[in-house]
Amino acid sequence: MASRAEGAFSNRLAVALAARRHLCVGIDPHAPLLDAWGLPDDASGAERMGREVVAAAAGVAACVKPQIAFFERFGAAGFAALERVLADARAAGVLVIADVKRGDIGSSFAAYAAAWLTPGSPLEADAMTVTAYQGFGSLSGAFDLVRDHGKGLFVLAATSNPEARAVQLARREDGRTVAQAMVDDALAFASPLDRHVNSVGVVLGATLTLADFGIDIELPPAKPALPVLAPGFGHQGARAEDALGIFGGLGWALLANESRSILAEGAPGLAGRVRARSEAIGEALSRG
Ligand SMILES: O=C(O)c1cc(=O)[nH]c(=O)n1[C@@H]1O[C@H](COP(=O)(O)O)[C@@H](O)[C@H]1O
Repeated sequence: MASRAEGAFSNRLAVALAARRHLCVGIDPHAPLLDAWGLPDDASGAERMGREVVAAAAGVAACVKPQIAFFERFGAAGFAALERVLADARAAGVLVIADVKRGDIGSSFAAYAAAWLTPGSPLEADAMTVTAYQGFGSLSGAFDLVRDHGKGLFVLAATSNPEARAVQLARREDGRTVAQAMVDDALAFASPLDRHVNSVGVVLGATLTLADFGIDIELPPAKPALPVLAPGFGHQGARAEDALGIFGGLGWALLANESRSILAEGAPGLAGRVRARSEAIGEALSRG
């Protein structure tokens, strides 16, 4: 049986990264995508797409990232569908980052963390996306789940959407940008389970460079390395071959997310597309 440390998200992620698996396949069952797959725009369609993505990602991509919004729109049936997608992922050993972008005052945030990260919870994932707009300390309700149960967090720092800049580039009283402070807080988090990769990482969109966000990270990156979830590849315009230029030394622990660009062509050929995108980003980052 895997030890607690071996089973931790951070260490399972490190194994995938060492095997040059950097692709995070998004599970975003948009209505037009379900249509392209010949699936109904309902919970059963979202479930079918999710389970097929999990099967295609197993052993090929680093992780999958279900976007809760596309399941939540179907209410209780959508949540039940997502539970079955998550169960498939657990059974197949596929790492899951639940893209839920939760944030609230500490006690309420703790309940969100319990929902998504407690072992045995129906919605259990390996990691979740979070917002620290209420302060990094408001996330502390998840820290025991991270340190004791090997779960992971990805804190929004510099997101891929252009509207974000006014907030994320704002300077705090200490002169740092908000984005930089999120990166610093994530880097400062330590879990005794972490060996090569930190349990707490950040979301940095691939549509801009670190310099655009005033982010300065001392390289080589601190050990354990900061995991970076980087949406913006594919549909939003970033290209695998540009990954090193965008993320520099952070590339070792980079998770390049692609959703629509992989899903848009329908179910036929999905496994081949996942493999091709995974190889492309793996090769691009290995040049660093
Ligand atoms: O946290 C995220 O995943 C996220 C952050 C961000 O800055 N930009 C961003 O696009 N995302 C998510 O990443 C996915 C991108 O999907 P595609 O543009 O189709 O590849 C969506 O699920 C977004 O909600």
